Amino acid sequence: MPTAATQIVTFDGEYDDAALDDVLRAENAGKTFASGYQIVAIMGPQSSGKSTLLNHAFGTTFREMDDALGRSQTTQGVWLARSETCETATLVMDLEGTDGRERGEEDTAFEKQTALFAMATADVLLVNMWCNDIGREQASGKPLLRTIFEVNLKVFSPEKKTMLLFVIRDRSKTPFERLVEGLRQDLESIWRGITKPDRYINSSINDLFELKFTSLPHYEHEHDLFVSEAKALRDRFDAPSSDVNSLRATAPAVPISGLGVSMREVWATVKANKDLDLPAHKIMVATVRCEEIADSALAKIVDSDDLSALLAAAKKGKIPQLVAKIQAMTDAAVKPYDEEAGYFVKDVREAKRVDLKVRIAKTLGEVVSAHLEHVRDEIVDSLANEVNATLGDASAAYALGKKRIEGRVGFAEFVKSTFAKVDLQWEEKLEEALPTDDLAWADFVVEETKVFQKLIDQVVDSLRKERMNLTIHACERAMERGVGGQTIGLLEEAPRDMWHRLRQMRTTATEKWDKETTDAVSEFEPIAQELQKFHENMRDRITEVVDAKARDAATAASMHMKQAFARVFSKDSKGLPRVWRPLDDVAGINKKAQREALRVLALLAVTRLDDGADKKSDDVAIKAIETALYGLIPSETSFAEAQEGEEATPSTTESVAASLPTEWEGESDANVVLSPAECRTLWLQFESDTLYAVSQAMAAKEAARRALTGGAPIWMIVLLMVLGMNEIKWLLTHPVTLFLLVAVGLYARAIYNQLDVASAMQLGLVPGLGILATKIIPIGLSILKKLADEGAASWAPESRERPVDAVTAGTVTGHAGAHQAAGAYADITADGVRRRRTAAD
Ligand SMILES: Nc1nc2c(ncn2[C@@H]2O[C@H](COP(=O)(O)OP(=O)(O)OP(=O)(O)O)[C@@H](O)[C@H]2O)c(=O)[nH]1
Repeated sequence: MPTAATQIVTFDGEYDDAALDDVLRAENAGKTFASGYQIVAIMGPQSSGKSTLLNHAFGTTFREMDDALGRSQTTQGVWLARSETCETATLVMDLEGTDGRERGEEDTAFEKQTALFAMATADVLLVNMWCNDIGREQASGKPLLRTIFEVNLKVFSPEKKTMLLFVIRDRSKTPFERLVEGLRQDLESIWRGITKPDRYINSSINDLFELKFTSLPHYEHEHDLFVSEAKALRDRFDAPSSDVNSLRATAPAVPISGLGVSMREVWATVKANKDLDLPAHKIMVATVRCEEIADSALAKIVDSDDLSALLAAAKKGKIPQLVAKIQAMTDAAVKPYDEEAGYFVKDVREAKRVDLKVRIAKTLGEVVSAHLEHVRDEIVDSLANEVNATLGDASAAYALGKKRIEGRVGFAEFVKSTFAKVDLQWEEKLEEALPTDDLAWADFVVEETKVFQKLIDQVVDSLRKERMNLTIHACERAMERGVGGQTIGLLEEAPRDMWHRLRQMRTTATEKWDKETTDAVSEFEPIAQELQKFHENMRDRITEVVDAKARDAATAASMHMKQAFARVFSKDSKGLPRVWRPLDDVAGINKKAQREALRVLALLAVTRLDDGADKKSDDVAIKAIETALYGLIPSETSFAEAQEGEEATPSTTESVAASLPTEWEGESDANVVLSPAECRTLWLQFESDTLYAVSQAMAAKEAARRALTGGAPIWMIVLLMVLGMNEIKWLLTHPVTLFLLVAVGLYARAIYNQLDVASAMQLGLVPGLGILATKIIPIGLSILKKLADEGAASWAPESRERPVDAVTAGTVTGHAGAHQAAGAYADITADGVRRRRTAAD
C-alpha cells in the first residue's frame, strides 16, 4: 500500500521538520536511501494535472482534484512522498500550482520561493505545460517559466546545471519536434526578457539549464496511453546513466541523513529572500550533520559502562595493554561515523572525523591519565632506588666523594645517563597505554610527557638537593671536628694573642673548607650561585663553631682559670711539679698564679672574632680588662694576714667588687660573654677553690722547714761530744749497750715525730700534755708493731727476691707520711675554721 504524502511546507510557508522523517520512516527494506536517492519535483499551473501525473508515474498518493468540485486548488504549499514504484530510492515533491486565485497578490512571491526550493533540492524539476500554451503570448505557463529563470539566477554559483523536464500535456497531433522547437523559442524569448546579473549577461539558457522535453496524451481521452507513458516516464528515472533517455540522478547532493537539515536551511534561506550559495550550503549541511553524527558516536563511548569500568580500574592500578582497549573503543565510535558521514563533503567529513577522534582521545584520556599516574609513580620509584643503589647511601656521600672510589660515577653524570633510560621507559609505557602514532593523541602525549618530565625533574632535583645537603652536612661535621679541636686547643693554651690566632685560624679554615666543599659537591655540578651559598654558609658555620667554642670556654672559665693557676702555682720554671721548700714565697707565687688566672679570664670575657679586629686593638682591650680584674687580687698584706690564720673580712671582698666597672668599656654587647659582675662571681669561686691548694703548699713548706730545723743545735752536739768523751769511749767498747741506746733513741724519735708535739703545745701546756699523754702509748705500740711486721717481712723468702720493692715501699710510706701531715691542714681548711686537729684525731 502506498505511503501517504506529507506536507513539508504549509500554505503559510512554515517548514515541517517531521515531514521528511514521516516519509522515510516506512521505507521499504530493499530501498535504502542511505546508499543514494533522487528527488523529483513538479511545477506548473494550478489544476494542470501535476498530482495525477506523479501518482501515475511514481505510485504516490498526492491529492488530486475532485472533478465534481470543479477546478480549484488542491495542492497547497509543498508536499512530499516516497515513490512506491521506482526501483531507485526516489522522493517526489508536489508543489502548489501557479496562477491560483487563492493567494491573490502574494502568489508570485510564494511561487518564486517554492520554485527556488524545488530547484535547490530536487535533481530533476518537471515543468507541466499545456500543449496549447506553446507559442501563445499570453500562455498561462509563461509567468512560471520567467520565475524559474529568474530564481535560478539567484542560486549562487550552481555546481551543475538544473535539469528541467518539460512535460507537454494534452499533446496535439503537431509533431513532438515542432512542439519542442516552439517551446524552445518561447523559452529563449523569456530568457532574453529577464534582467540578468553581470556574470550571466552573456549566458544562454543552456549554460544554466539542462533542458529535456516529453509529452503526454490527454489523461481522459487517451487514458490507457497516458498511464503507459506515465509508467515509461518513471522507467527513465530508473534507467542507468548510460541510457540516453535516463533521467536518473547520478548522486544526491546531500546524504539522506543530511536532507532534513538541508531542506530546512534551504527553505529558511529562501524565505529570508537571500541568495542561495549551494556549495556553501552543502558544506553547512555536511558540517551540521557530521557534527551530529560525531556527537552520537561519542555519546556511545561516554554513556557506555565500559568507560566507567575502565576508569575505575585505571584509578586502582595499571591496566595491562590498555592501548588495545583504547583502540577498540575508538574504533567502535569511529566506524559508525565513517559509515554514516561517508557521503558528506569530503573535507568536512574528514575534518569532523579528526575532530571526533580528538574528542574521543579527550574522553578516553581520563582513563589513560589515571593509568599513566601509576606508570609515573613506578618509574619515579625505580629511579630513586637506582640512585641509591648506584650512588650508595646519601649520608656517606661526602666520605665516598673524598675517597674517589674507582669507577664511581658522580650524581650529575649518573642522572644524565638515567634521563635517557627513563625517557625510553616512558615511551615504552606510552605505547602500551595509547595509540601514540595517532595524531588525535598527539596533544595528549605532549601534555602527559610534559607532566612526566616535570615530575622527573622535580624528583631528580629533590634527590640532588637532598644528597647535596647531606654531603654539605657531612663536610660541616668534619669541619666542626677540625676547627672545633683547633679552637679548644688555643682556648686551653690561652696565649696573649689568642684572638688574633683564632681569627687567623678561621681564615685558614675558611680557605681549606671552601676547597673541601667545592670538591665534595662537584659531582652535583652546582651552579655558581649554589656554590657561593655553600661557601657563605660554611664561612658562617666556621665562625659559629669558633664563637661557640669560645663561649663554651667562657662558660667553663672557672676551669680555665684553675688550669692557668695550676700552670704557675703547681709547676716550677721547668714545668715539673713544684716541691715546696722552706724558703719558697708561697704568697708571691700564689699572686703570680692568680694574675695568670685573671689574664685568662680577661681573654675569655669578650669574644673578638669581628672581621675588623686586629692584634693591636685586642691587646689594648684585653689589657684594660686585665687591669680591672687584677684589682680583685687581695693585697699581699691581707694575704699575709690570712696566712697567719686570720679570716679575710667580708669588707675586703666587697671593696674588691666595688673596684670593677659595671660593664666592659668599648666592647660590643654582642661580644661580651662575661660581664664584670660575672667575672667577680667567678673570681670569688675561684679564690675559694684554690685556697685549699695554697694551704697545702703552706703546709708542705712548714713541714719542710720543721724537717730541717727540728734537731738539736750543732754547738750543743759538739759540747755534748767533748763533755761526754769518756762515755762515748765506754759505749764504743760496749757495742751491745751502744746498739740498745741507738735503738731506744730511734724509737723515741719516731714516737716524737708522730706525736706532733709542737702542734699539741700550741693548744696550751696542760691541754697539750693531756693530748700527748693519750697518744703516746698507741703510737709507741703502733711503731713497735710496724717494726715487727717489717722485720718479719725482711726475713720472708720473697722479700729477699724483691729488694727494689722494699725501697719503693719505703718511699711510698714516706710520701704517705707527708700526705698525712697535709691532711691535717686539709681538715682545717675544709671546715673554714682556723682550728687545728692532729692526724691522730
Ligand atoms: N485535460 C487534462 N486533464 C487532466 C489531465 N490530468 C489530469 N487532469 C484533470 O485535471 C484535474 C486536476 O488534476 P490534478 O491532478 O489535481 O491537478 P493539479 O495540477 O495537481 O492541481 P493543483 O494541485 O490544484 O494545482 C483533474 O480533474 C484531472 O482529472 C490531463 O492530462 N489532461
